[in-house]
Amino acid sequence: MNNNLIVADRVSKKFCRNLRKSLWYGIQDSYFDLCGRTAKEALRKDEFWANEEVSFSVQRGQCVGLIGHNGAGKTTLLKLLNGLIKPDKGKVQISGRVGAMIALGAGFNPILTGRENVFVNASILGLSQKETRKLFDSIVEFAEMSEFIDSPVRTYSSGMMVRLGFAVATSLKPDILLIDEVLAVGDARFKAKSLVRISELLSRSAVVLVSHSMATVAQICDEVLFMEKGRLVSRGAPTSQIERYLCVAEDSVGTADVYGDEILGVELIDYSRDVHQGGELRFSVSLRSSEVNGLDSAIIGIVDQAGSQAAQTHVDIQENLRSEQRLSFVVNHLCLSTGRYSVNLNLYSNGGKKLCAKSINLFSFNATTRKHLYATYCPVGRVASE
Ligand SMILES: Nc1ncnc2c1ncn2[C@@H]1O[C@H](COP(=O)(O)OP(=O)(O)OP(=O)(O)O)[C@@H](O)[C@H]1O
Repeated sequence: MNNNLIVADRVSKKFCRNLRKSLWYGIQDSYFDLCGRTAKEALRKDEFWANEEVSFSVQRGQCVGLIGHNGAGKTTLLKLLNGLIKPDKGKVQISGRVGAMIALGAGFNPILTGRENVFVNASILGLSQKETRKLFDSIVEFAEMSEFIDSPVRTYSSGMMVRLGFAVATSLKPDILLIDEVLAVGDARFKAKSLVRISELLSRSAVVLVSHSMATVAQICDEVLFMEKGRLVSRGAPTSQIERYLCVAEDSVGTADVYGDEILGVELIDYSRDVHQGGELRFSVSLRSSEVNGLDSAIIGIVDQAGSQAAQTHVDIQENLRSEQRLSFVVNHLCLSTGRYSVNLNLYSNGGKKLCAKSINLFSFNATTRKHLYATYCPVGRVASE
């Protein structure tokens, strides 16, 4: 059995920034194709390499994470692996059946019902009607879609589309599973369930997962490829690559969007870039306040990269403020999954009733979970300490 299921050999793909030129270049390339001539490899005006000389392989049983900042070329690479687009240079070699979730709703016909779409997708992947009928109930059960399976897909919410798409892609026993950021759309419970399903598939499949959630990547991937500007710039163990990604993501302090009273500056105290599990975050803000009665409370929000609130805390401010003042805060016992977070700050007066200043993305920091978790086996009826 061939275990090297994905091989990308110096794969390159170029795109054009200008739509008109891109159409013209497309016609030129098709003409070259028809004449059996190879199209020009060099970049023409307004073209750029969305993927350049990317080489890697993925074995059966391996889950490879693909990380990088927006526009790095991750989705383009997944599309090349899935055969949705052709490389301009290099070769992609795929062995076995591919299950893919690359774009929300991709592969679904919106006017067909969920049921019809399951059968269409399965037949595209080479399953007979009989085989699909056998799997159908388990697909619908996993997607938790029994109520809606006979409604047209255009009426589905994005979360429902992801649930059905993921259930189809993973139930058809793919040798290769390609998943783009779409999982982020599902709710937390479905996301957890999906990660378990991916781990189960790993006994027979090779998985490539694109994600901006470093917690997910750390949890499930055994190797991570880091892309920048279309190139594969490094690869290795998840911790080292995630650290590299987070370092590049290092935002400068002071890019906050501020409303209301003027926040003059932010200072991070004892700042060493990373906040470890259970650690604390100390910062102070200098403020020019027009609030004559002074500010009396603050809400500090910690937001992950997907924009979801990861933690929030309320703080009483005990001093009477002068017009210009420095406020210092300590957030204790931070328990966050590995990843990058930004801090929002709201300041209130009048017994917490009046919002005086609202600062979004005051600064960013990395949370790391360096400590190892230990578990002890505990036979039924006995407690672990016995
Ligand atoms: N069909 C297209 N035509 C022209 N440019 C494109 C096309 N598809 C993608 N691009 C460009 O190629 C580059 C890589 O895009 P891609 O979607 O692969 O990045 P990504 O790493 O997946 O980004 P994100 O994290 O934001 O999803 C971007 O600059 C994008 O604008």
